[in-house]
Amino acid sequence: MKINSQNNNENFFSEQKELIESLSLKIITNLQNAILQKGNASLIVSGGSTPKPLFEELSSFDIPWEKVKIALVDERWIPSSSDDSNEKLVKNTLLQNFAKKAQFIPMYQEDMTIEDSQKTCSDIYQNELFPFDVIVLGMGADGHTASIFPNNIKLEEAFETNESLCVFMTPSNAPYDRMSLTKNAILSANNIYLHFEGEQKQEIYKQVLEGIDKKQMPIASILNQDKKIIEVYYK
Ligand SMILES: O=C(O)[C@H](O)[C@@H](O)[C@H](O)[C@H](O)COP(=O)(O)O
Repeated sequence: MKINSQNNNENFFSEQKELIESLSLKIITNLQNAILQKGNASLIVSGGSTPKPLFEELSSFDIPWEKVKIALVDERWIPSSSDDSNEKLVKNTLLQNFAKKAQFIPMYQEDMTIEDSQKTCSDIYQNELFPFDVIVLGMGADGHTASIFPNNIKLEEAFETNESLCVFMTPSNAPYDRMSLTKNAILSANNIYLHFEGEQKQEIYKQVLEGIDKKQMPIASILNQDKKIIEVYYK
């Protein structure tokens, strides 16, 4: 049984190159439209290994990047000099070429504990980036998205809270404490993309559409809802 799959636009590709070209064009069009309508745009992206080619492609478009603020969907609580930092990834691959002119809003605060940073994160995202124009999500092989991890003690807060745009979490099966946008913060975005690649993740996606419990695979809270259409780009 498929649950609410009418709310997802599926874009399947057999070649990564075509996926990246198509997805980057959509994102660039969203950013240009936001700039035309209100003079600025926000682009909020995920980390991990999948989005690198997408970031490189996006950076090659000649648009008024100085009017674009770029930030993260989630961050590992480690200094931005670390190779596992999402901030480092974005700076090295997206804030390059034409996109060098964009302004990056960090999620990681080096002088604060993650507990103390949750409210600061929420305030910064509210003041600097809201309303969110474009969010690009990834998905882990355990069904996590952003840094909303399965069967976590803070899962209910991540799913339910409207008081904070950010939530911190300690994953049981992945390294580092993480800061993440909440489910409701993600679903507030005007354009929401999910990008994943590989057969293992295709299998996860299938299980999610068949109705798996969102506590077991948190990406289900994004895909199986009737508030927003999710654009799914996968291969
Ligand atoms: O910081 C992170 O790890 C993420 O933002 C996370 O949600 C990511 O999107 C998935 O874990 C997929 O990661 P891969 O692309 O590396 O498989």
